[in-house]
Amino acid sequence: MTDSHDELQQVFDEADCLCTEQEVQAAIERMAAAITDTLKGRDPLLFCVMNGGLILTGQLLTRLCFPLQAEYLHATRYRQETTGGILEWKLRPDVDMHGRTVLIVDDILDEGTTLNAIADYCIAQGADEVLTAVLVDKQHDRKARPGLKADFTGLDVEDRFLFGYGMDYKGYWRNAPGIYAVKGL
Ligand SMILES: O=P(O)(O)OC[C@H]1O[C@H](OP(=O)(O)OP(=O)(O)O)[C@H](O)[C@@H]1O
Ligand code: HPA
Repeated sequence: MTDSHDELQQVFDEADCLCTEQEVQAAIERMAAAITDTLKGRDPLLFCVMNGGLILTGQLLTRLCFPLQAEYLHATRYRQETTGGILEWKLRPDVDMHGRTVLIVDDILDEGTTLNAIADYCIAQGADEVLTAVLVDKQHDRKARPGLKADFTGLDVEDRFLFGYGMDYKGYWRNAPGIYAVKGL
């Protein structure tokens, strides 16, 4: 059942702010500089992973001042839940990836199942190389592969259920202007 407006407001009011908007903005600046260093001159094809990757992608794009193509794809495995299930492709990209350097941009690397599956798909579609960028890497030992990391990470964050800057709690609060942890989760 959908939580009421008051319950959703209470989730925000009671949440712990783990990273302020300023901290997130500084992290995005650092990511943009690192991505520019690595990918400038390589004509990359960037994919925003909808829905969570929307805000990071938008805020990165205008800081990446070199020729690139930006597209999107949609894969989901949490839906309205706080634990992940089977990855469902809602929209596979319809772009020729042969020989391209691909950059996948998402909000969070949690267990890493989503990014792994997307990277595998891009390689199977002929991409030469796939790099990944996430705003948040959740710190725990449940990664799909031990030691799994994105190529570009904004912030390491503790093992709580997060929302804000693209991450949702039951479909809400992607718009929260910082990184928050739900009380008790
Ligand atoms: O590393 P993992 O454990 O695979 O989790 C990370 C994925 O989970 C979230 O997506 P979700 O399935 O919630 O869809 P959404 O982007 O629409 O929120 C998030 O945006 C990542 O894509
Ligand atoms: O902590 C999280 N919050 C929101 N979405 C997520 N998808 C994976 N982990 C999370």
